[in-house]
Amino acid sequence: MGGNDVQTYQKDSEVADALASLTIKAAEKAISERGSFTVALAGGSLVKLLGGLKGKTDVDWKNWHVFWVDERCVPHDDAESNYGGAMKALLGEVPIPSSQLYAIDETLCQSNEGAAKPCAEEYDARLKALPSDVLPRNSDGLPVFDLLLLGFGPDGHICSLFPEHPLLKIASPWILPIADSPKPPPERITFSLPVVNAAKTKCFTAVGEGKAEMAAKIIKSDGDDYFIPASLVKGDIVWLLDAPGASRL
Ligand SMILES: O=C(O)[C@H](O)[C@@H](O)[C@H](O)[C@H](O)COP(=O)(O)O
Repeated sequence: MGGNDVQTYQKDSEVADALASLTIKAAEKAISERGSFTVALAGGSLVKLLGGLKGKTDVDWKNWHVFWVDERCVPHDDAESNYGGAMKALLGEVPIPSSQLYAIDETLCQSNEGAAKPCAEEYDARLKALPSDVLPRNSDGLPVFDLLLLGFGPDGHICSLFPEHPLLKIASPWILPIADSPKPPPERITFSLPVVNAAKTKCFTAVGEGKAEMAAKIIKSDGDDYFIPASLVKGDIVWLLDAPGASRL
């Protein structure tokens, strides 16, 4: 299987609702199959859409495990922290055990400079120590996350994998440091491209006119374009767009 399932909605609130339904459905399936659900989140504008999951009842939150596809190497209370943003938008208000929210080790990030390498090594080791009923591996030894909730930049970057960056070609370890991110802050950690592609389902959201042009390019792209990292994502991909985000399709 594989390919794009492109869903267009009128408003951003409907995209948030669709994101919530898709996530809850993926969670129910994973929990019924192996007792846990793994979801990894991007930062940026995706975070606001997570609010669609707030107040949902009948969700087995205690078996959710939440990761970040990329993170800026800053303390959790920094306005740039993806973990901090997700806590405010959703995670602070749902009963997922705190031990199942896999934030970076903020003690390694008191200064952004020099933080990416130790931070990536620590996160990589923590993920690799998880048992396979929580985080299964595929035949290549890569982790198989149930769901990635991804954003993309106007240049087509995903996670902290930027156009033509050498990190795009690095397969190991799972978690990579980047010290020269063109989007600030410069030091971050990111899932590798093979880890992204090993996930069961990848969901992209595109809300607002600003996303329209690149969303159309990514969806229509049929090849391995290292100028557009999002075009390198393969497998089962769900697109959730609002009307302005879909205006160039
Ligand atoms: O931490 C980050 O910077 C993100 O994870 C990043 O990859 C984000 O998803 C895109 O930059 C899109 O961000 P926007 O949706 O805010 O443009």
